[in-house]
Amino acid sequence: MKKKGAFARLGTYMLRHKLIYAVLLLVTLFSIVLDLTMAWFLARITDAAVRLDVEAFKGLTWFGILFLLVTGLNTFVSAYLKTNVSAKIRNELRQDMMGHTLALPQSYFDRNHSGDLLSRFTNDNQSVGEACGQVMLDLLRNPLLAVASFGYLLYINWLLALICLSIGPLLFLTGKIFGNAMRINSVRVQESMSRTTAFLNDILGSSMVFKAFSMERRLQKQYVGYSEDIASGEKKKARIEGATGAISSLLGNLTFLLALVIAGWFVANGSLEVGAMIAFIQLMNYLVGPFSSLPGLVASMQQSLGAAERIFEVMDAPAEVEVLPEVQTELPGFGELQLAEVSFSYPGSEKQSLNKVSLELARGQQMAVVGPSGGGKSTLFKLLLGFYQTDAGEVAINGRPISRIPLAELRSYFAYVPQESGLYSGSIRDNIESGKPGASDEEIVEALRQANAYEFVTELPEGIHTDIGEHGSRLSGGQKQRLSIARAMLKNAPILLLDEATAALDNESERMVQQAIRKLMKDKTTLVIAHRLSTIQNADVILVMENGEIVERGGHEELLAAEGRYSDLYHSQLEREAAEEQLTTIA
Ligand SMILES: Nc1ncnc2c1ncn2[C@@H]1O[C@H](COP(=O)(O)OP(=O)(O)OP(=O)(O)O)[C@@H](O)[C@H]1O
Repeated sequence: MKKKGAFARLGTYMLRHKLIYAVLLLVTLFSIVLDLTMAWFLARITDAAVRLDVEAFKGLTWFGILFLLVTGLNTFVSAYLKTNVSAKIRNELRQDMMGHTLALPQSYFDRNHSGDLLSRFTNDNQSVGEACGQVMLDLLRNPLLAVASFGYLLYINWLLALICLSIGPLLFLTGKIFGNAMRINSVRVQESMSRTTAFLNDILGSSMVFKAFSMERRLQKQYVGYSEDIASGEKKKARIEGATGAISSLLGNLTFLLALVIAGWFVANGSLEVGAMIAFIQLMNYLVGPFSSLPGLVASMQQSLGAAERIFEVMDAPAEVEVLPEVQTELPGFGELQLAEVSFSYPGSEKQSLNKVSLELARGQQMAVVGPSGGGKSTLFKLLLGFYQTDAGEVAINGRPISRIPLAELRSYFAYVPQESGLYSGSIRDNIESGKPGASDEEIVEALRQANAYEFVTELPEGIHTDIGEHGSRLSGGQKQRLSIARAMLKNAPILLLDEATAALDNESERMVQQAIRKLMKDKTTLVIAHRLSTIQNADVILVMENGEIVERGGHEELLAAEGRYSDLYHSQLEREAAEEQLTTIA
């Protein structure tokens, strides 16, 4: 998308506030009138003083007081409306971006770093807000003020005005050179900030890992690199701004002296009044200012449009749903789930993660999927939940291909218990309630009881209202798993997708979790990814997946008797568990 496109898109947001912009336009034009009035006032009051005209001086003093009040009021309205409109637009952009981000498919999140997205929500949003307020109005005001001042200068003394104007191009050139440098540098700073946000997002979310692996020094060194990069960009910014300021002020002072000398000469030979000379000097300031600040403002605008592009890039990424799905309160009826010759590769990957997978899961059946890591077990779940589309073959529920089932309806068939418990900051109640929005306290408590979680919840200081921290960091692994099970219990969907956690729990915790899982699975159609083969011996069907294919299927006894892949996996796991038990006993 070109910057022009970004500008037009921003324009649609600005148009929603046309009334504020109309008032801002009036206020801005009025501020120019006030500036010119200031020059006129200085001329009049100086002339009154030179002529010792006390009456005129008194009148002008009252005018000056009124003028100051009006100017103050105008400045207040202008500043308030600029900040206000920019905050409104930033707020709308944030909300639209969030709405779209939530509708993006899983493949988008696979491709893009969450830290980069975060930076678009924060840094870029801030930068766009500036463009819609202060920067845009200054871009309008400055040239208008320069033209109006030049008109007034011409009116006072055309020859003097033309002489002074000759310095304008020099000022403009200086501004342009520094403006370009400023723009290039600010893009660099913005990129460094985005990289740093992504890095922080990664490490601050995994404090236990960096502590356990003693990564602190390495991370500190890495962060120092990122931080130095931002600091060096900001140092360069200070140098450029310093140089721009110095040269602008040098040229400004030069213009002032030039105006003073030439206007003084005109006063000396009687062709200009002293008051007009004072007005002239004031107007010169109004003319010089815009020339030097304009390129800097254009650079800021370009930078903000770059930020707008990054925001619209997210909003233009194809979404998987047009409207965010409503939670279906009525549970759908379920007969059977069928996969016919399903093949799938992740977007951008050459490797086939699923290869001609076929299976049938009937109502009330319990199916377990086992197999080595990377075999395709989780991928199977992701396709069922509609996170990705199949490349070939078909997934159907009750004979209906899932590609034709609306996403909200499709997801209402499943209660999902992920390997990582998938809890978020907030209270236990908030987390469990996501299983059934609007659930009563009694329903929440019942789900917690069923999931063997109620006891530990009552021991927490605020019961179900206790905040569990980021991703449930204030709870133990087993407690988190039981809350995740309670959430699925409350959803009570017809098919349970259970990705058994690999993390080892102590015996008591393991027993509680297993008990909760058994209750959850009771009378349900279930598809379980099992890592501990001891837990699935009663499953109706066990599938063994390897390299994206189902290499074996059957009941536990049947597969053991076949002495194939399942039997190997089973015996090697028994040996491992026996060895672990021995180690524990010795310890
Ligand atoms: N988002 C992704 N993009 C590209 N390839 C992926 C992605 N997720 C998984 N894969 C690949 O797909 C294959 C199957 O992965 P999958 O996660 O389904 O295995 P799994 O059987 O669930 O493994 P585990 O038991 O370790 O969880 C692997 O080769 C993996 O590298």
